[in-house]
Amino acid sequence: MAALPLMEQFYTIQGEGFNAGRAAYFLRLGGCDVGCVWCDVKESWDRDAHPRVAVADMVAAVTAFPGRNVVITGGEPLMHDLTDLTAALHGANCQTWIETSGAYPLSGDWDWICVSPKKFKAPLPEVLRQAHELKIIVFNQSDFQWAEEHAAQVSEHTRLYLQPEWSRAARMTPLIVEYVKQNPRWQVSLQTHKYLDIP
Ligand SMILES: C[S@@+](CC[C@H](N)C(=O)[O-])C[C@H]1O[C@@H](n2cnc3c(N)ncnc32)[C@H](O)[C@@H]1O
Ligand SMILES: Nc1nc2[nH]cc(C(=O)O)c2c(=O)[nH]1
Ligand code: SF4
Ligand SMILES: [Mg+2]
Repeated sequence: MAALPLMEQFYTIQGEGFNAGRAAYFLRLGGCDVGCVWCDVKESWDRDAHPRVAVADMVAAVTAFPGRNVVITGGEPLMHDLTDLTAALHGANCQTWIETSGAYPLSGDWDWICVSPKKFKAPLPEVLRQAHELKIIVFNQSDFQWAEEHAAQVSEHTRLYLQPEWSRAARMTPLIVEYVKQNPRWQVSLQTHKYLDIP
């Protein structure tokens, strides 16, 4: 029976990006070696710190709630083979959405792929090409140029988002607003769940 390290699971509202505002069940898998200095979930990094949970038990937990959108996040979820998990979720009529840095090869079958590349471990070109959504975290002014370098590597259909790093949001959000007005292929993404004070 397939099992994966699970840090936490919760039914909430997708706070970020294209699907913001939609009900979704989150499965946060343990394990990440990307090492973002500003990561807002560093407790996820050690995969051995989290219990291994059977895929069937995760699906049962999801389907106890009315929503059928499931976000697989972490940690870096693509450090694991997600083939069995996405197959089981599709078998239960769920939509599979992933939040990934793109640093590892894609496994699993995805209805929505959000790639948020990181300076600390480069994304794989083939993952960038398959992104439905590119979400760049803006920590300082130089990140706009870095965002454009990654936008050049995604498909013409990929939605482009600029999201302020949480601790820098007061300073960076006005710059993002101005950038989007001047470069309207981009959109603003905020971590709306943090403003709503929900998980
Ligand atoms: C915690 S990560 C987990 C998934 C994957 N490891 C990744 O980085 O995409 C989920 C999302 O939160 C974003 N994120 C993490 N820390 C953040 C912060 N301090 N401010 C804004 N966004 C953050 C990431 O860029 C990513 O889009
Ligand atoms: N509500 C809510 N939306 C989110 N979108 C991406 C998240 C993540 O940590 O992957 C996240 C999260 O942690 N909570
Ligand atoms: S890749 Fe994601 S989980 Fe890993 S350190 Fe960066 S933000 Fe955190
Ligand atoms: Mg989060």
